[in-house]
Amino acid sequence: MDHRFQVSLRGVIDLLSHHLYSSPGVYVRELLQNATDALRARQQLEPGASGSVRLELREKQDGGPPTLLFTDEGVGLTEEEIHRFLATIGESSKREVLEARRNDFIGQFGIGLLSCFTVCDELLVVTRSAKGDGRTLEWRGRHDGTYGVRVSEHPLDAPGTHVYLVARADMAEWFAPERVRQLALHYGGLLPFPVHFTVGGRTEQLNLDGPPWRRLYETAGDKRQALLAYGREVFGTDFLDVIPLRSEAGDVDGVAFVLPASPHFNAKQKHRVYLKHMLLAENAENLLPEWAFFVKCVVNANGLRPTASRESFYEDAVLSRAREALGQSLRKYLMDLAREEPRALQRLIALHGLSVKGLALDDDDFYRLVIDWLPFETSLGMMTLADYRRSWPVVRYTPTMDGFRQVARVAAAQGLCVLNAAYTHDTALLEKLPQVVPDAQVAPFSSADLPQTFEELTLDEREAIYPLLRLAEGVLAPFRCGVEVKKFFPAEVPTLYSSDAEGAFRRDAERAREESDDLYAGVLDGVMTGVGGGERAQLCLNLHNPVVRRLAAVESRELLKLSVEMLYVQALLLGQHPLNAQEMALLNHGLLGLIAARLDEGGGSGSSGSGSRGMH
Ligand SMILES: Nc1ncnc2c1ncn2[C@@H]1O[C@H](COP(=O)(O)OP(=O)(O)OP(=O)(O)O)[C@@H](O)[C@H]1O
Repeated sequence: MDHRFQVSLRGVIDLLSHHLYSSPGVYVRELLQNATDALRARQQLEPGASGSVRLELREKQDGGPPTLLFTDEGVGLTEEEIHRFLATIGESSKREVLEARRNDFIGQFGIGLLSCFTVCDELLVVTRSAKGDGRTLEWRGRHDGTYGVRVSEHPLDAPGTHVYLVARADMAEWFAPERVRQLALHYGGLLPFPVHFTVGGRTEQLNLDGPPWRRLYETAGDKRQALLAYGREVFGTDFLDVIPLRSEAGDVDGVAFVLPASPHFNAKQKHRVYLKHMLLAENAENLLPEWAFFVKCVVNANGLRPTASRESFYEDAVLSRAREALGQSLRKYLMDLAREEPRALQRLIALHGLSVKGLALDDDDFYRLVIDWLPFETSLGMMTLADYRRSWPVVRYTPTMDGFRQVARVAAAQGLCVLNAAYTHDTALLEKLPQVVPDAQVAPFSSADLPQTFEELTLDEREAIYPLLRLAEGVLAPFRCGVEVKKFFPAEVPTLYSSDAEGAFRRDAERAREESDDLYAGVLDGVMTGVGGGERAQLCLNLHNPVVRRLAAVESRELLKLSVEMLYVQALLLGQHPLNAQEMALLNHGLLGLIAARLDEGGGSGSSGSGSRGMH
């Protein structure tokens, strides 16, 4: 014999309240939504019918639990519908029309009413159907899963539904007047039917003229001011500007507010979203393209699907098309700025450069419009790409921060402008330049390219420096580093260390090998055999530098050797190259040698000076 599953209502309510809904306050949302759907269904039956939703809070004088009454002049329920829809969990009158008229009703799951049992033990629904026999029926549902239906002794004058909730003792806080008012305003502030709230004999209409972005204003300036004020009210921030949003897919409209400060890179902005004018979420994240982190928005969607908790949109193809279209709205705003108000665009780029760069990478037309306005760090200071290209035909850039640090000072002293493309998107943006702007030329630049711009020595100078050069070559040969002598600026820089990409890779691999265990070291050995063993690095001595000039005249081989070693280590440090163990030993040994030499010179050996603190 087959048996039927039994469902524990208590268990289902527990599931909803603890795992599906974020707060007991959603009961207000679910009741507002049912009333709105009922009003819409009535309008379908009787086009032109108008109606409203009323919330009335009845507080007891004796301090007993308050009662909240929700009233609508909607379609109501017949007896058959009561059994089928009110009393069957998961049944919804809206499901069968869902596909055909997706945009009309907010509810669809047939579970919303259960949320009321998280704040009260019994629910009384008094209803008169617009389709029925004129009888008024009472349905009393209890949280233990039982219910009763009877004809009411207090018939309603017209079709509609009244829902009574008596607060459970431990949930009275969810019935406090200000709480209920705030919840109704929060969820239903944009509903298209008037929502009234009555408490202590005073009635107030909570929602006024529909979404602020659809209202009529005298001038465009008035509209902008009103919307910025709305943005401040919703998010508590003074925004810079406001952008209209529209998507056919999902039937979405609303406004995006430009943030007044640059958000943390990759910070996901939280947006306020309404579904069919009922608040769905205040922290929706998946609504705009990733690059759009410079705005926060408020939108209403009529054609997107909610998740069952009704607290976010369901990720599907329509949502992804809507996201694309909303991105287009933002893109249009930026394109218009680029064309009509370049100064405003510059200000926006200064604040939200990453967003603008991210979009430029995605979109060639936008790239063409904004690329000239984008500021970059260069060896000669900040400048826009347009300024750079006006003075230098080839855009030379370093893809890494270390690379930039290695060349910036010396390049600047030669009058060479090198662009630092180490920041997010910059290298990709520059590499895209020749594809989008046909006559543009870009080339990566590294310290290895610098010596080409240096001045050669005269014959006399070459002769004078020859012994130093020979000695230096010998000293640095074990470090696989060649030596040359040239003249360059700034004169305070005595040396420049450069290596091509392969040389830099070899240095990194060697250092990693020193620090790794046997197994990994073996792997690195394998990697390194594939790398050419030639002299990939070069130390260039600067003959403009006074110390280098003086060295040319030094005869002591020992002092020369020490000086070359120290210049080499200093060049590595200045170029931000990490030292390997051998070089570290060189540094230690050299420093101690220099200190000892100074002590010897200054009589610091302690042999004679009475006040000497030297060690004996
Ligand atoms: N105020 C009302 N007027 C008329 N019918 C109502 C009213 N409230 C509820 N109903 C009926 O009860 C059914 C169940 O309501 P419930 O709130 O549980 O689910 P739903 O609104 O259909 O879907 P969801 O779970 O997505 O909210 C509705 O489909 C509707 O037929």
